[in-house]
This record gives sequence, structure tokens and C-alpha cells, in this order.
Amino acid sequence: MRSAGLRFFEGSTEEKVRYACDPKAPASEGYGSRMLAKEDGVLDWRDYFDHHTLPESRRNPSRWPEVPANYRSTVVEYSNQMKILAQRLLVMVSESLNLPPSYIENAIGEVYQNITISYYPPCPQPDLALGLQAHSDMGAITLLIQDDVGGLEVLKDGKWVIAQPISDAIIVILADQTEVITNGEYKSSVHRALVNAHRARLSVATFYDPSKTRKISPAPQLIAENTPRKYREVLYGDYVSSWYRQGPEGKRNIDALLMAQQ
Ligand SMILES: O=C(O)CCC(=O)C(=O)O
Ligand SMILES: [Fe+2]
Repeated sequence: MRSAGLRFFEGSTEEKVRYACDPKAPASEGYGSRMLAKEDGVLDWRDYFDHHTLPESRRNPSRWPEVPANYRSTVVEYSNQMKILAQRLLVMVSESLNLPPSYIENAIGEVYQNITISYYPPCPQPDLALGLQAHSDMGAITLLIQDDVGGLEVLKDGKWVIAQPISDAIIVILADQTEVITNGEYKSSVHRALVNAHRARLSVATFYDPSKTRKISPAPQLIAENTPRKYREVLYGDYVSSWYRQGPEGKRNIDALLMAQQ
């Protein structure tokens, strides 16, 4: 998966532009670039390719690069394997809270899976830019692989901790809807990507999300007198829209669902 992605990003600009997505449309499929300065001076320094992979009705490999020759079949195989892994992990989360094994899976409903390859070119002034600003992922669970360059950082107890690259590791990033469904028992993780002055970096994030028409709310079994309900119900599509409207900035989107904010 990583080498197929690398081959695309290191290929010609013409080839990339052929697959360009609409940068203004949220969650559009294809190639995009965010080499942008924002008003506050922070630069986003990232190229990406989004693939819509599940449900299968959204999966259209003809919209994905055809070079290298195994690109499309690799994405399909990777998508299928990541679905199985995400399901297993969500069963473990459900069981750890004494919920029925498929509780979270059922709460999500029909799964929308997207695979995003991010490519961060070397950045001459890495201290002035971030590859990707601090955010939590908006869906249920994200599975991420990175290369040996490193740059993914996770916020832990108020400090940024580097996720050391381990070649065969898959990093599990719990996302906002799992925090809502578990009523805050599991927290979505705040993370960001740094850039490197000398080397390009590549990562592949597989997002596992509810459909936009799904209403998400805390499991009633987890609400009790000493663990009161933390989040109000949200239509996932509304959540996604507000995320794109406001931008990520740490956990501000999930914080807006706190009961006290009602
Ligand atoms: O490139 C990375 O390591 C992080 C990517 C990421 O967090 C995302 O795409 O949501
Ligand atoms: Fe992320």
C-alpha cells in the first residue's frame, strides 16, 4: 500500500492532476494539495489522495491511479483487510465495557470507509509549518500506517508525544463517534503531523465511519447516576458539516456536543 502510494506521489504532476478532486467539496475523492498559508501564519504542508472504499457501491477503482499496475487491486485488498481489523477492534472496545460484542458496529450502522494517503514533501522551514494541524478524527476508528520518517504526534496529558515509526505497526486512533457512543469511556485522540526538512513522509489513514444519515448517541447501558450522559445525539452528517465549516482545532467539534453546551 505504501509503495503504491509513493509511486503515485513521486510521479509526474500531469498524472496527479488527472485525478484532482474538488478542493472545495467536503470529502470528495481523488488527489488534492494543501500547501496553504492560513491567516494566522500556520502552513499546512500536505498532498493527499482520498479513496472511497466502502460500502462497495461507492468503490470505483477507475477513479484511482492506474500506475503502478497493482495500485487498484492493492487498495481493494487493503480496504477489505482494514475492515476486518476495525470490526475486531470495535468488538474489543464494546466487550471491554460489557456491551454486546457488536454494539458499536450496530450503532454505526452501514460503514463508510475512506482511505487517505498523505504525502508530506520536505519542508524547508519545518518549524513554521505543520503537515496536518491538531485534530481528532470525526468517525469511529482510524487505522494508520506510516513510513520510517516519523512525524505523527499524539497529545497525551497536555504534551505532544511522537509515535515512533515501527515498520509493520498499525496505529489505532479512536475517533469522535466512539467517544460519543461509549459516553466518554474511550476518548478520541488528538494528533497532528509534523513535516521534515529533508525527507518526504507518507502515511495511509483508513477511516471507518457511520453513514451521514446515522444518528449517534451514548449507549444507554453506560449512563448511570455516577456516570451521567455526556453527549447529546448527533446526526453524523451534521457533525461532518460542522467539522468542515469550523475546521478541526483539537477537540472543539466533539466538545460542542457536550450536554452542558445544550
Ligand atoms: O499523516 C499522519 O500521520 C496523520 C494523518 C491523519 O491524522 C489524518 O489523515 O487524519
Ligand atoms: Fe487524523
